[in-house]
Amino acid sequence: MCPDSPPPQAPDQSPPDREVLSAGDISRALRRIAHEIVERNKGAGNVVLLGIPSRGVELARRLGALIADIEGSEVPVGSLDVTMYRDDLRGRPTKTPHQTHFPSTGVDDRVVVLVDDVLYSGRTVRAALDALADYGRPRAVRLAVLVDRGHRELPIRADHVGKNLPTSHAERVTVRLTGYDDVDDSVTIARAER
Ligand SMILES: O=P(O)(O)OC[C@H]1O[C@H](OP(=O)(O)OP(=O)(O)O)[C@H](O)[C@@H]1O
Ligand SMILES: O=c1cc[nH]c(=O)[nH]1
Repeated sequence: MCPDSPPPQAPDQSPPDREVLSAGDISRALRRIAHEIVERNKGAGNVVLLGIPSRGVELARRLGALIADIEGSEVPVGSLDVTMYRDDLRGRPTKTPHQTHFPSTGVDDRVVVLVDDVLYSGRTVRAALDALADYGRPRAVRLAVLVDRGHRELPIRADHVGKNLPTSHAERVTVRLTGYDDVDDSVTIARAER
């Protein structure tokens, strides 16, 4: 072997990402959740959708469009950044806060549906509840997620779930959404990097 040539690379042993939801699965799950929200609230007249950045915002926008299709009228959609309300700020890499945008209806006396892509420990949702309390007093707060992967650390559950996905702590669920990621929609699962 030439003394200057690089050492041979060990073959990559990590298992590939496994797709657990295709674009079609995601679209069907969101349509079902939109119908659930309308049914549960006997319409959507009082509903406000708030997406949790980052991908929850795109999901809330899609749910808003689906509900508008079903009901024939617009649903207020906004975003709620939770960065500064987290209880694990010190243990996480610093993140730039996203925008919070509230629809002009506000949230007082409304049914707020928080929307996120993945529900795991529940700490993001806890932070969202704290953040929301700074903006008003909804009549009720509900939670819609595309994937519930279990392993809750707090007494939080979702009202609307696209897919319950049994996972181990050693795995990472990745949601990709056209409109945010510039690739086709998918949910994949892989071993988390250590
Ligand atoms: O229930 P939890 O344990 O809080 O985990 C769920 C959260 O984790 C992910 O966000 P992440 O912080 O990775 O940021 P991202 O939305 O920018 O991907 C995901 O989008 C959820 O918001
Ligand atoms: O697997 C996980 C855990 C937290 N957040 C995600 O988006 N995926």
